[in-house]
Amino acid sequence: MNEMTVTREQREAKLEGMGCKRKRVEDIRFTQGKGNYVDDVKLPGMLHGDFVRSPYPHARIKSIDKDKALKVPGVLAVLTAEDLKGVNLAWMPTLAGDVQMVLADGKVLFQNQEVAFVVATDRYAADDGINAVEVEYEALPVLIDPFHSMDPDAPVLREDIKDKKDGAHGPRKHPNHIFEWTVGDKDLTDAAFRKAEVTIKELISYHRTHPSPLETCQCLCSFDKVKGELTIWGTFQAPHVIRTVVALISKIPEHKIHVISPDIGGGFGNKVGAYPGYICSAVASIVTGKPVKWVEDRIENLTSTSFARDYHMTAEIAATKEGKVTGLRVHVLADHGAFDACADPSKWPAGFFNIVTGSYDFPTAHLAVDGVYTNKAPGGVAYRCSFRVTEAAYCIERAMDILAQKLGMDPVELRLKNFIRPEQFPYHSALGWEYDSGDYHTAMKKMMETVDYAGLRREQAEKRDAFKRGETREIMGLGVSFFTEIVGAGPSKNCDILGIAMFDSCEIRLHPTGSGIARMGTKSQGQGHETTWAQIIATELGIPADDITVEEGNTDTAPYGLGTYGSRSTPVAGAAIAMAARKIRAKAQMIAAYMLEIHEDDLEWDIDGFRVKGLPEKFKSMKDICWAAYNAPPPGLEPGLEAVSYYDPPNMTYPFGAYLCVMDIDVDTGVYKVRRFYALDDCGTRINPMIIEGQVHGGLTEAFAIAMGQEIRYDNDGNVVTGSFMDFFMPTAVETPHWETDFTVTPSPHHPIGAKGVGESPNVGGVPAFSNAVNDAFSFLGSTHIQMPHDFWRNWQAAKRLGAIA
Ligand code: PCD
Ligand SMILES: [Cu+]
Repeated sequence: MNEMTVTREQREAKLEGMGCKRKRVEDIRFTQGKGNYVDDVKLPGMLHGDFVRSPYPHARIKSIDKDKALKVPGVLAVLTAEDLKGVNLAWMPTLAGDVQMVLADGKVLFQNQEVAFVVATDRYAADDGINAVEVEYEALPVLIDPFHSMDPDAPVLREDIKDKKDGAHGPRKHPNHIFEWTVGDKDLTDAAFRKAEVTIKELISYHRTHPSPLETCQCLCSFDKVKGELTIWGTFQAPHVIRTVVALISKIPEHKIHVISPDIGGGFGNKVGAYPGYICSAVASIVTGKPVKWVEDRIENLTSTSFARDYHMTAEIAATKEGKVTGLRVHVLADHGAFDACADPSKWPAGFFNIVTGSYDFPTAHLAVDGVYTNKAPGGVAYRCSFRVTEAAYCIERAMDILAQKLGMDPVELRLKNFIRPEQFPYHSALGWEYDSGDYHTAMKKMMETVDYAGLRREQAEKRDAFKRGETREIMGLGVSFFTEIVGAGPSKNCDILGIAMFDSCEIRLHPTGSGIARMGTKSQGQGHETTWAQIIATELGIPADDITVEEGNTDTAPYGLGTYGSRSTPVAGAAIAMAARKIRAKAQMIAAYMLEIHEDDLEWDIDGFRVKGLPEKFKSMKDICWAAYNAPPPGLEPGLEAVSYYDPPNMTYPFGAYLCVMDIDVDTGVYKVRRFYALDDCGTRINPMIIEGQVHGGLTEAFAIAMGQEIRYDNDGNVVTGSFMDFFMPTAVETPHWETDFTVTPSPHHPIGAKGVGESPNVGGVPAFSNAVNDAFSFLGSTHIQMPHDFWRNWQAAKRLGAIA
């Protein structure tokens, strides 16, 4: 086809650039079972490692006897803390500035803690070896309730630091205290409360849960003695960070460490940190000279790798009688388990929890967070919520509902009254953030109109009357949630991991025939980066997305990046892609000018190439320019067309959304039905609307799981009672409600393509919507707050407590 017969729309459509519902290219291999996951990587002579784990949550280790295990056929080695001490690896640093045992050193601090690592020729032999290791324990008193962690007579958990007065984030008040973190103006906030006409105060707990990706955490380590090089295939959301950490703690030079994240079966924050399995496999490979694989099972994943939440938040709001908020005070008791292994940027011990003022214009606020140790597994990862943002959103969205209830106001009306107004952006929050952009009123009103909010409230009033008359046993709840997310960690001025600034990167190389490759510092775990990153390049460079390969996850070839979590890939790496592409386009313009024998400034970009201003027929496509770049570049200009960008974002991005959940609950059984769920998301410029919809569906499903039942629960003796999918709620298509999605577009003013993150938003907004629906349903019976998760049993208990059941 010649140029003239192809319309602009056709040229644009061919690119499948930004805004196109491009089908996910990675699904071609995934749907055919051709993905390549860690467990698919098999090396000759490969050994298998597995852990002896503690049945006790708190106990002293009197002795470990390996003799019988070493006699089990196939068992080659049994590693204990004593062995790791020889290479200075019995403990490892955590991302939060604490240290963590790799293998139990003298004592165990949580049930299923790693005690010894058995290496054998296959998994079965390793398992037999585990059973043959004899460990003698002496049980110690157990500390499970965080509210008792700082009691004068509480058992001291971390004897290694019991006399340390200062932790990584300042002074400690008790041997089981980790840090206190405060933000905001205390005096001004206290004054606001003294003057307040109306106040509310509630303990709002966000229970412990777990990301539980379908593929558990795993790795394969192979040490080449001759070259002195270590290669690690692993389920890493941040492969470069893992390489740096391994270099720092193993003393193997960083260029001799190769970290490869192949396909990953879901991450959700679970695969950000470093686990004992990685260290033990690496050591075992060095010791045996053979490749060693470690693959967690489900119980191990749920009970020992990083949990999420476990925040106990006491929220107070001060307001006027008319419902204008005047102050916010929040105290958080954060249960970190046995070690502070929170995966947050280094300077943020409670993540970005200070986004807790939410979408509202609080003139003043004060926040204090106390982190404490308990006999539970370490962790504290995002699980689809950036850093402690879901906790913050839940706290404020529940508290706003409680205030509305006290004022006798509709929760939507209260929110509309207190929203940050469009003209206030960029908005400086009382707790220190600068919100980049937002239009909350428009989003909320679109939600109200689409679902007929007023009609739903009328229906609810009728149902309540019918309930009181004894005509129905069903109660109806409307769960409103309006969240502001904070994603895109982050600007080097306040975000680093172990001292490495949280930029991200992209390297684009175009080939002579007009196709190319982009290599990234991010790592998709299912998000679809291979699809969407190519779309950004397609729009920026006029090359069809199908002609761009996207490669992630190999530290030898990818530019250094901080990885994928905290919905940071679009805000940070997405910007790096645009910036790298623009460098290429600038050079392409010089080449086009030379080809067209005209000054660069007389050219304009037009979809897929450069055109001479005012002379539309004089045009050079990017394809022509690519060829010329390798064939006849302008004199004095280097051949080739490639560029790299390391992008340090000037600010975070602040996506937001308006969600509504309509729920019916049968009081006699506690059984709930989600009748309707509407989710409006604003993530700025939308790269791939279909992927966004998929992200929202996934995030809402996880929010549903967490709010309605998913929990890591411990009994008083420290046993995990929800350690498998028999007890840990993992919704299937049967339980999962139908999702209605919608959007508005408020671009980020500082992002080169105006995009904000979206992957986490549905969890951040979804959890309060579900919980507010349950609480709203019960509110007319005199209840102000019912703790999550809202499973049938708890709903039934609430109904009983509130007198709905005789
Ligand atoms: N505006 C816009 C935004 C976005 N997008 C798209 O979407 C996605 C997402 O993004 P973002 O938001 O940026 O994010 P990222 O970074 O990429 O990722 C991350 C996230 O992601 C999510 N999602 C998902 N999916 C899947 N499938 N899988 C997984 O695993 C996951 N995970 C989850 C999580 S949890 Mo964390 O880690 O907790 O912190 S965080 C997170 C991608 O593809 C992109 O491109 C678009 O399109 N547009
Ligand atoms: Cu979080």
